[in-house]
Amino acid sequence: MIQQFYPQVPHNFRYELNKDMHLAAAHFIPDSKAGQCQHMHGHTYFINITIGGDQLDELGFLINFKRIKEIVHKRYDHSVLNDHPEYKDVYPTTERVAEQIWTAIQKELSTLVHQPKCLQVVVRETPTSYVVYRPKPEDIA
Ligand SMILES: Nc1nc2c(c(=O)[nH]1)N=C([C@H](O)[C@H](O)COP(=O)(O)OP(=O)(O)OP(=O)(O)O)CN2
Ligand SMILES: [Zn+2]
Repeated sequence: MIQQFYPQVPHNFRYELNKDMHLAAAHFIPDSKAGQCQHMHGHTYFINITIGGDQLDELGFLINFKRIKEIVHKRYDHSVLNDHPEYKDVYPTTERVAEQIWTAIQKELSTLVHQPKCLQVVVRETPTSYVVYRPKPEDIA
């Protein structure tokens, strides 16, 4: 059972899919203002991804749950987030991690004819800290 609190995202889509996953990754925020976080350390990230849509594919899926996990987990599990090219110019803060996950998922959804949308990404970095990323309407128009 993944420990998670689920913020609701308002929408009018007929279907809403949620995928939970967790992954282990290390990171550091290389700025003295980040205090202890400037040193490499690890987290078990708990992630929830919300996808909405009005139409399903031929299997009756908005998107296969397994594909969502593949996009995120395969890329980041047991890695150092700072080593990924998307964090070359920005630090892998929880906010940026949530944003990058949204970008990767929405890129995949945009290739599907029935056009589901990624409505929300929740990333919990510690038992007491998490971020919710939601696109602006124009990002999923
Ligand atoms: N806005 C952000 N603030 C901080 C981030 C972040 O990504 N966005 N990250 C960190 C550190 O990486 C740290 O791992 C997490 O910090 P924090 O939640 O403060 O960790 P604690 O377990 O010490 O929390 P307590 O509630 O005090 O036990 C820091 N800030
Ligand atoms: Zn951290």
